[in-house]
Amino acid sequence: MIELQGLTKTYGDKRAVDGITANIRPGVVTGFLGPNGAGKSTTMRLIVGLDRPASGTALVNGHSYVSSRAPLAEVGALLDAKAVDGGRSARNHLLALGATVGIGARRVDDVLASVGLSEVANKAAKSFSLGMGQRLGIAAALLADPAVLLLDEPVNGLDVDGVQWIRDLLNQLAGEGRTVLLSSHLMSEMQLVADHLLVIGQGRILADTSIQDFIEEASSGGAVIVVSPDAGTLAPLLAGDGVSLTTREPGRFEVRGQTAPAIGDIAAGHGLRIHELTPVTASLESAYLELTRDSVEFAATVPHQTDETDKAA
Ligand SMILES: Nc1ncnc2c1ncn2[C@@H]1O[C@H](COP(=O)(O)OP(=O)(O)OP(=O)(O)O)[C@@H](O)[C@H]1O
Repeated sequence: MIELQGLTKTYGDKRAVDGITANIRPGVVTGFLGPNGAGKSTTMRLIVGLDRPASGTALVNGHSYVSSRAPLAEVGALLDAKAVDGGRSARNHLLALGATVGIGARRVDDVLASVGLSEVANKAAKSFSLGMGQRLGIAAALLADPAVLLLDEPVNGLDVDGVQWIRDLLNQLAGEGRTVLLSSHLMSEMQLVADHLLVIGQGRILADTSIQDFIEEASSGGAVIVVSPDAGTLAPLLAGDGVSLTTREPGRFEVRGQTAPAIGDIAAGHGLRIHELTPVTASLESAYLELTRDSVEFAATVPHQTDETDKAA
C-alpha cells in the first residue's frame, strides 16, 4: 500500500505536485496518467525518497521509504532505465545491486531469464536497445521480490512480444497481492492492463477511480446507434427536448439524449422493429483526453498547410 497525504513538491514557483492525497492499493494494477509535466515522475520520486516534499507525506507500507531497512525488497522501482553503468554487463549490474541486500547469482540468473535477457546477460548494458534496457530495468525492480512496484513508462520501447509479456507480468504481480503503480502514455496498453486509475493534471488529482467507472462515466450521455427497418417511423417518436438525431445512412441513425432502454421501450410500444441498439462506449483515450483537456501544458498545434496563394504572397 502506498499512502499519499497532501503531497506537495515545488521547484521555484512551480508546484510540480500540488497536494496529492490518494491510496494506491495492493492487489490491483493502478495506472498513473497525466499529460507531459503533470507531475507523475516527481510523485514517484517522492514516494521513494529521491526528492523531498515541500509538505505532505508519502508512506510505503505504513512508513517513510527512506527509513526502510530492506529498501530493494520493499519497493522495486523502474524510474529511469538508462540509470545503469553502461560498461557493466546486465548480469554484473544485477549482481552489484543484489550484493547490497545479500542476493546472489542464482536469483540474478532467474530474474534475467524471466525478463528474457539470459542470452545477452554478459553483454555491456550500453550495447542494449531501448527495449532491452527496459527489460534490464524491470529485472532490477523485480530482483528482491518486492511487495510494491513503481514503474515509470515500462512499456516504452518494448516490442509487441514485450508488451504482451509485461501485461501478463503486471497482472500476475498484482494477483499475488502486490501494489503495482505504473505510468504510461499508451492508452491502449493502460486500458488492457490497469484496474484502477489515478489521473493527475498540473500536479493535482483529476480522477481516482476504477478504469471501468472512468470509461462508463465518460460514456454516459453518449450516443446510441439505432438500426431499424422502421427508422422513418421510429425517429420522430424519439424526438424531444434535449434529444438529437443524426441519420448515418438509410435505416441507421444516432441518438443523443435518450438511453438505449428508453429507445427500445418506445419502439416496442409502437410495435416497431429494431435490428441494432448500441450505446457508443468511450475509449480510455477519449475519456482521458476529455478529462485532461484543460490541464495540458505543452499543447502542440499542427501547422496549417501553405497553399499556392500563401506561397505567392
Ligand atoms: N528537477 C527539476 N527541476 C525543476 N523543475 C522540475 C524538475 N523535475 C520536474 N520539474 C518540473 O515539474 C513538473 C512535473 O514534472 P514531471 O517530470 O514530474 O512530470 P511527468 O508527469 O512525469 O511528465 P512526463 O509525462 O513528460 O514524463 C514539470 O513542469 C517539470 O518541468
